[in-house]
Amino acid sequence: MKGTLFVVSGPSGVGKTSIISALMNKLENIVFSVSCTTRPPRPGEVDGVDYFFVSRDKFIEMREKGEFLEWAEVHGNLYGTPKKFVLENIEKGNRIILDIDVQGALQVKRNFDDAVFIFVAPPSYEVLKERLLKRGTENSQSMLKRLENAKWEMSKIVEFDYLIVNSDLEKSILAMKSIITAESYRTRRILDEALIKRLFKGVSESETGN
Ligand SMILES: Nc1nc2c(ncn2[C@@H]2O[C@H](COP(=O)(O)OP(=O)(O)O)[C@@H](O)[C@H]2O)c(=O)[nH]1
Ligand SMILES: Nc1ncnc2c1ncn2[C@@H]1O[C@H](COP(=O)(O)OP(=O)(O)O)[C@@H](O)[C@H]1O
Repeated sequence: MKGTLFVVSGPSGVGKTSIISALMNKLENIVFSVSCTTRPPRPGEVDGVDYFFVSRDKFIEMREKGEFLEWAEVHGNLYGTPKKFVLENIEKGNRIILDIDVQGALQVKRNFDDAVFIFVAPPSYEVLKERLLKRGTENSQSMLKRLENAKWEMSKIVEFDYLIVNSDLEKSILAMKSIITAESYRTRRILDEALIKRLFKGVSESETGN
């Protein structure tokens, strides 16, 4: 069975990282796709864990070599999903989580018709503002960019398969876990000739009427 791509998008500060990181040790066969970015690391962020922090020149070189599955410029920085990691994990049958912006999600949608798209929305614009302020990672210019971009991102919700309004963090974690779990029971993902034969092993043709 091939793996599945789960694409998680939503405005900056809505809680995507919080939800995803809480889930990573709650599910099996799940991996997080670490993106490359030209954004400088925030205090506490670790290279290779949160992101691969690269220079703009390096990013452009990688992009030209076709190393990204998708990429986008977000709030003035470049972000891209390393292609090799994702393709290898699809082959291994893993569930791969991508935390990427809406532009990137729409690119993935054009190339992976089997991927699952999840949008995380804030309960209100005011709450989003509060969360960004409280996180304390942005200066006022960067805050404004993020809030402005949020309006455009919210207008693309209809492109997504699932919508989680992140009011209560624990409930949102449970919602994301349920979505990921339910997707692995889809017949189109798991049903093939071999499975049908195995399920009906030992049943004679006369019993099935064939
Ligand atoms: N297209 C794309 N977007 C990404 C990628 N990695 C992260 N992002 C998005 O870039 C935006 C900014 O991320 P970040 O700088 O970590 O800020 P934060 O969202 O406020 O924590 C978010 O919407 C991320 O989902 C990527 O590989 N590709
Ligand atoms: N449901 C929630 N209620 C209150 N605060 C939250 C909730 N979800 C996340 N947060 C907080 O909001 C801030 C932004 O969350 P984060 O996960 O960094 O968002 P994103 O990855 O979408 O940018 C963090 O300080 C986080 O602790």
